[in-house]
Amino acid sequence: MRAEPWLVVPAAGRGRRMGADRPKQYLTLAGRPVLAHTLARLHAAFPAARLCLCLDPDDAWFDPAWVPFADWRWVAGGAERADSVANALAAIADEAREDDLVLVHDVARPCVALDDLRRLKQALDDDLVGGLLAAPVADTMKRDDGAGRVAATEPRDGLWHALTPQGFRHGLLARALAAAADAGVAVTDEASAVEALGEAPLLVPGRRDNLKITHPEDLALAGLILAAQASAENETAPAGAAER
Ligand SMILES: Nc1ccn([C@@H]2O[C@H](COP(=O)(O)OP(=O)(O)OP(=O)(O)O)[C@@H](O)[C@H]2O)c(=O)n1
Ligand SMILES: C[C@](O)(CO)[C@H](O)COP(=O)(O)O
Repeated sequence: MRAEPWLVVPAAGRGRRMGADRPKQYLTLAGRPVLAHTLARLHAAFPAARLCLCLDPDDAWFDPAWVPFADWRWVAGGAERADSVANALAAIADEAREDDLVLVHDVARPCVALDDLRRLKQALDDDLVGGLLAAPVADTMKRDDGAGRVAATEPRDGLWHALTPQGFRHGLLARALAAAADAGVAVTDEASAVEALGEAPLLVPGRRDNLKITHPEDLALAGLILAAQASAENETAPAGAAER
């Protein structure tokens, strides 16, 4: 087993599509803020990891008591997700080595399974490019004509949903995000920045229930997923076993 990865958690979004009275990472899910769930999952998988959390300094809802990591720092988020991640990479640049693995995970994905986190890390330990959790597309894909009607049915073979975490070496990811920013290209995930350098990130199949809470209905769905995961865990765990 290699060293624990660095964790970067972009949590500076505004949650515009959620339309709540506060950013979605501060909404309550199964009795705790979304942010607390997400950090607890990451900590269960990587208890000794070093964390850099991207926050909006004006978010008065944030409580450091929700951070279970012993070694963590926060950094101000940027205008877009990629800017927040770039700020985090810059903030840890003095401590991180060029080839240290950095796992970037959306705060809005609190249902990520421990097994997926561990398998991703294992898959990336010896992969110099890096990669991401992803799930094959299961629905028939339609392209619209711009006026609400179907223009074409697109082949779904080989199409995957990009999930998080996405993991890359610190040096490569910092260069990739800087190159995208310099070129004025908006990237919505780390992998697309690395792809633009001509690299081919590894697709690591992940669970479909690694939902990104985005729209209002997603909060209840995430609650159901967490409950189902807890009950599956109870069914398989020996009596008296604690979460590992
Ligand atoms: N400037 C930004 C924008 C987004 N994020 C984070 O990136 C992740 C994915 O973004 P998304 O789901 O789009 O979240 P929001 O930007 O909050 O949502 P919306 O686009 O609806 O405003 C979230 O964890 C979000 O907090 C961030 O750290 N900094
Ligand atoms: C990174 C991501 O979660 C991969 O699916 C996604 O791109 C972030 O969502 P956004 O709406 O583009 O911010």
